[in-house]
Amino acid sequence: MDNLTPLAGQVAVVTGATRGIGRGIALQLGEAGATVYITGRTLKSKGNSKLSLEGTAEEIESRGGKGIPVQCDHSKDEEIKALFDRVKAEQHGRLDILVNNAYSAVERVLGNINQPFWEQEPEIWDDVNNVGLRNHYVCSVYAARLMIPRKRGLIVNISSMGGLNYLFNVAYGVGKAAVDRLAADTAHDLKKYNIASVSLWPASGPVQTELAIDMLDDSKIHVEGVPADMLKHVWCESESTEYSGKCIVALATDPNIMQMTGKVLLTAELGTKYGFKDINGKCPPNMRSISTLLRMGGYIKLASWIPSWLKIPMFIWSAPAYKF
Ligand SMILES: NC(=O)c1ccc[n+]([C@@H]2O[C@H](COP(=O)([O-])OP(=O)(O)OC[C@H]3O[C@@H](n4cnc5c(N)ncnc54)[C@H](O)[C@@H]3O)[C@@H](O)[C@H]2O)c1
Repeated sequence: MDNLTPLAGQVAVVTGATRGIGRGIALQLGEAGATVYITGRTLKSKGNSKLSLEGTAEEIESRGGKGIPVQCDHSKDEEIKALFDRVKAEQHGRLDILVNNAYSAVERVLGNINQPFWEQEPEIWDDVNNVGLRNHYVCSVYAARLMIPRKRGLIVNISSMGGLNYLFNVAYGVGKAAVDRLAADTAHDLKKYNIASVSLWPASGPVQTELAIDMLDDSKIHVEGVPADMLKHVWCESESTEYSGKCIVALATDPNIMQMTGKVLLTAELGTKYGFKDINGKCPPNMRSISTLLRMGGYIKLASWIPSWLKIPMFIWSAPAYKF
C-alpha cells in the first residue's frame, strides 16, 4: 500500500458499473488499488461504446487496477446471491466495500419529471424501487455475512436529495428516503461489528452521466420554468461520475469512519473535508452553499460577493424533512 494505492489488497463490489456513477466509482476504487467486482447486465459493448462491464474493466486495468466483470441482473435474487458466493469463493471470504448503486429507472424518472403519481401506471414503483431499493437490501444482507466475521467493512448506498423532499416523482422520492433509512438502520445493526453503512448524495444536484447528457442532447428532459440551455449549463457545471468514487476512497481510508456510520453524506462536503477536487481540478458546487443557490437563481453578480464557505445551516436545510 502507498499514497497512490491506499486500497491495495482490499476487495470491493460496485453494482451497476457499466455506465454512470457506478462506472465512475469503480474506476476510482480500481485506481486506488482495490480489486473491484463490477456488475451489470451488459458484458460486451456494441460498436465503439466503452459502456459495458468489459469496457469498465479495461479502463480500470489501463489505470493499473483490477476489475472483475460479473454479469448480474439485480432484479433477480438468485443472480445477486451467486455474485456474493463468487466473491466469497474467489477472495477467501473477504469483502471490504459494497457500493449499492445499480438503478434501472433514470430514463423513466427524468423523462416524466413532476408527473403526478395517479397519472402514471403503478408499475413505475417496481421500475424505480426494485433495483434501486429492494436490491440494495438484498446485497447488504449478503455483504454483511462476509464482513461480520472479519469485523470490518463499508457499505455505501447511493441516494440523492430526493430523500429530503419532493424531487421528480413520488416513487423516486419515497425510494430515496428509504435508501437513506436503509443506511441508518443497517448501520444500527452493524455498528458492534465495526462495519459502517452510509448514504451518499451526489450533492451538487445533477451528475454528468452519459445517459443524462444524451437525454439533454435529445431534448428528453424538461423542467417547468427552466430553459433547456440553462438546464444543460447546470448539468455541465456539475460533478463528474468519478467524484463519488473519490469520496468513497476517502471514506474507506478514514480511520474515524465509524463516527459517520448511519449518516447521509454529501459529496461536495466530503471533497472539502478531505481536501480533494473533481477530476477536472474544480470543486463541484455545493447545494448548501449560498453562492451556489444565488448563482442557480440567476443572481450571478451577487453570488460572486458571497464566500463559497458560507452555507445554509444543516437544521434549516433539512427542515423540509421535519415530521412532527
Ligand atoms: N445522474 C444523476 O444526476 C444523479 C444525481 C444524484 C444521484 N443519482 C443516483 O445515482 C444512482 C446511479 O444513477 P446513474 O445516473 O449513474 O444511473 P445510470 O442509469 O447512468 O446507471 C445505472 C447503472 O445501473 C445498471 N443497472 C440498471 N438496471 C440494472 C439491473 N437490473 N441489473 C444490473 N444493473 C442494472 C445500469 O446498467 C447502469 O450501469 C441512482 O441511485 C441515482 O438516483 C444520480
